[in-house]
This record gives sequence, C-alpha cells and structure tokens, in this order.
Amino acid sequence: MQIDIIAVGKIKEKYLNLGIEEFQKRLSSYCKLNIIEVPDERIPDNASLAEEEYIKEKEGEKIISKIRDGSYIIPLALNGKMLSSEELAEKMNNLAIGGNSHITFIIGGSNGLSNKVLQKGNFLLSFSKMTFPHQLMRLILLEQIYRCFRINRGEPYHK
Ligand SMILES: C[S@@+](CC[C@H](N)C(=O)[O-])C[C@H]1O[C@@H](n2cnc3c(N)ncnc32)[C@H](O)[C@@H]1O
Repeated sequence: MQIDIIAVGKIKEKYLNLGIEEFQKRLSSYCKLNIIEVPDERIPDNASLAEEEYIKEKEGEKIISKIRDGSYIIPLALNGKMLSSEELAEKMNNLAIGGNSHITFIIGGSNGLSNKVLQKGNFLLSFSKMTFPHQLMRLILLEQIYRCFRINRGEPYHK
C-alpha cells in the first residue's frame, strides 16, 4: 500500500521530529510512505477573516496540486467522522481489498483546510472534537496508521 501524507508547514519541534522519524521507520515494513510538505503562508498579525480565508485558499491550491490521481483522499477535519482505530484499520483493509492501494491523508495548517480541499475528500476523518496543533497531528496520525497495520496483520501492539 502507498500512503501519502500531505501536510502544511514544517515540523519545528525536535521532540516531534524524533517521534515522526520513529514511526516512519516502523511503517517502512508495512507500506510505502511519502510525506509531502507544502509551505505555509505567512499570517499577518491581526489577520482579518478574509485574509485567513485567502491564506487557506492559497495553501489549499498547493495541497491539491500534490494529490495523486486515483488516490483515496482523507482530509483530517475536526468536524469529520470519528472512528475507532479498529474501524480505521478496517477501512484501510477494505480499500486495499477493493483495489485502492493509494491513500492520501491531508493535514491543514494553523488556519485549517480550505473548502476546496475538504470537498475533494472521499472521507473526512476527525480525531476528536479537540483541536490539535498541526505538527502534533502528524505524529498522532502516523502512530494510528502504524496501529492500523498492526491490527490488520493480527500483530501484538500495546492496547
Ligand atoms: C490547528 S488545526 C486547525 C484548526 C482550525 N481552526 C480548523 O478548524 O481546522 C490544524 C490541522 O490539524 C488537523 N486537526 C487538528 N485537530 C484535529 C482533530 N481533532 N481531528 C482531525 N484533524 C485535526 C486538521 O487537519 C487541521 O486543519
């Protein structure tokens, strides 16, 4: 399976980078993982709502240009659908069985994802009603993808 993660902005925190590298390493036995970073737009201090929307649109255009044709698209969105790890694992397994072996997860920047990106999604995934920083979200997503592969292969992983 090929998994792309398109994410806005770089990881600046060393502790997050260490965690991300660890899960990239662990996932290398299970899938081909490609993390695609698109640059975040500079947000002026006291940006207006219109300016924030403009930034989301610009970031959205860059995200959309990186989505591979035919991929199953899963934007991460607070108001998406919440799944258990087992349900996400089943979804990924069903996609693979159905011949769709390319999944693209998308993580927005600090202003979130544009409507155009959300509308491109085949499934909007929520990790809870709480807002996580986008850098931390990348680590959480990687851990859950790893967990899904372990579940699908019936391999032990701490509960
Ligand atoms: C700091 S959040 C953006 C918050 C923004 N106000 C919004 O409503 O999307 C950055 C990105 O992290 C992801 N994210 C953060 N918390 C999430 C959650 N609970 N479920 C799913 N995605 C989340 C989303 O992709 C979001 O665009």
